[in-house]
Amino acid sequence: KAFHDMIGTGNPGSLRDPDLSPHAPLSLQRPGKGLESCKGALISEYFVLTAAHCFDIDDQAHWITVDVGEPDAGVLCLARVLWSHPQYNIGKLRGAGIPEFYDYDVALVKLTTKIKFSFNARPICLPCTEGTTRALRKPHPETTCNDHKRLLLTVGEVPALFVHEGKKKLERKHVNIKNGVKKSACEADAKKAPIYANVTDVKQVVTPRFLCTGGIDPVVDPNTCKGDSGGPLIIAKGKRYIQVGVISWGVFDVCKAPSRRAPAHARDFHLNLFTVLPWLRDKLAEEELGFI
Ligand SMILES: CO[C@H]1CCN(Cc2c(C)cc(C)c3[nH]ccc23)[C@H](CO)C1
Repeated sequence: KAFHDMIGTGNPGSLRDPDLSPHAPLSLQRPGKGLESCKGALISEYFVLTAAHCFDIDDQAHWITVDVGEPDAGVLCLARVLWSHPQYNIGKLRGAGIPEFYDYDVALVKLTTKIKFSFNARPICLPCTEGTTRALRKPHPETTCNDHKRLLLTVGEVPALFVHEGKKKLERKHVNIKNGVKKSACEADAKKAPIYANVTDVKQVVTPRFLCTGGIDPVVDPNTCKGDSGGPLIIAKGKRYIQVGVISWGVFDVCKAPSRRAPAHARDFHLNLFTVLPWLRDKLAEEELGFI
């Protein structure tokens, strides 16, 4: 246990830990502008899964570089294609006085080079694929996509984790997905976000696409920072990591606040991958991920 929580000690000289090798920092260099960064997860030899809000409508794929941690890759991997979910539209509710709307906040970045999987670069499992059936130690082909959803997103508090890039090393942040009686309280705290203060019905901004973590009930959950955007929300099954969400937005950016003590209403919202499966299947059809 102790070892597994001391990330990056497994192989000195590298930030990568076998479990964390799908961690893929993305950088976006818009000509003449500053460098923006987000996180992503390696999901196949060519694709990184991230958040759509990491990009602007006119961002070009070739401005994106991805660090998949392949030690002998030398250069960062370049992106060739950028696909944001077609229903993502951050300005959709501006007319209703809601400046940012994060529904369907998911995107796929296709790399120009095929990633050679290794100790430092290994893909994370996606729901409703054969890899996840194996990770769940269930029989194939009897196990269905609904079985995955039932086994992974159980009703109640679901232990999960996300990876935060600390000063020197990657840190595992253990959270609970509020997927039962605590779900509505979790979602209600979205209204504590500055820009959602005058939202009448929280369901306007917390749509069915989100998983909710954070808060202090049943325990104090760590919170995400803006820089964690696009990273995976992970459920660990044995030694395998299954991605069930994409870090989308939070009520409070703990990395920006000097106190860094998050209030009880600090909640985080993650795009639930089970709600965008048709889009994933379509875009990843050639990746031989074995969607079931
Ligand atoms: C609804 O209003 C809020 C939306 C997003 N928030 C920024 C933000 C983004 C964009 C992404 C992730 C992962 C964040 N984790 C914590 C904050 C945070 C700011 C508050 O800081 C305003």
